[in-house]
Amino acid sequence: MELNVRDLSVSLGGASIVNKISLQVQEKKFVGLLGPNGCGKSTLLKSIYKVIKPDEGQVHLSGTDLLKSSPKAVSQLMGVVGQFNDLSFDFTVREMVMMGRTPHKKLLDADNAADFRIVDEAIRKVGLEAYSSRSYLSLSGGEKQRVILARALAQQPQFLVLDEPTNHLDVKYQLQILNIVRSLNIGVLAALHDLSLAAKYCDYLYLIKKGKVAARGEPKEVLTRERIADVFEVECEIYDIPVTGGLGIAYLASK
Ligand SMILES: Nc1ncnc2c1ncn2[C@@H]1O[C@H](COP(=O)(O)OP(=O)(O)OP(=O)(O)O)[C@@H](O)[C@H]1O
Repeated sequence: MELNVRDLSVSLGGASIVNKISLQVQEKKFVGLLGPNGCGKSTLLKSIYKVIKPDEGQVHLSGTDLLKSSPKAVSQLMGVVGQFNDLSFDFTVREMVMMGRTPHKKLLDADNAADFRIVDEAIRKVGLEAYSSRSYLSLSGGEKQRVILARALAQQPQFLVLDEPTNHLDVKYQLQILNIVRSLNIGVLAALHDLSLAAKYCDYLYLIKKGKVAARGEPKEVLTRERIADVFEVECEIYDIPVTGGLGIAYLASK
């Protein structure tokens, strides 16, 4: 599925937060959204997954006009891992992941063998088999994050939106989560803070500054020392990592 966002604008509390942003995620591509705290990444993502109503603009997922579709119809296509995932009520890990099946059910449909198989597979993928019966609220931040990803996997989405999915995770699980997401072979739009990880995993990047697209392109085109200095106000050097062939970023100081 292909995501097309056109001229999306959002204002909150009287201030313009997202200003005529257009972006595209082509079929099966992993696209990263980068930018400093408060530049509007989450607001943009929330208006794509219908938590915030934009002032204007269009959002299409292949043939579906998301802004005109019901939340249920959108959740049959799109999985979301948001930035904050706290709950007031407690559920077990398995119950949380089972919620990912809800978009595919009718009211009062019972969970069936296929649901249990899909849920178990999602829990296995994120390495939480031993935690299935644990209370969600008792988990660490990183474990919670993996449960939320498992819930999105159980949804069997055709497109994934992630808001800082590696938040709270140690380096092993940062890599694990991004490897899982890549291996799904579906379109992904993810807000990320770690520029080196974004360079390693993303096919294409959008760099956001004050609610506008400051740059877009492949990681090597976007992540230059000039752009990082301009957008993040940090001096750095960019280098090729000899062992991996990836892009290294050495931060020097803030401006
Ligand atoms: N309801 C609101 N009313 C007024 N301003 C808001 C509201 N919600 C968010 N904002 C402001 O909008 C701006 C963008 O917030 P957003 O959460 O989209 O940023 P972000 O790029 O995701 O940042 P971070 O990297 O810190 O998560 C921030 O300055 C924030 O304070």
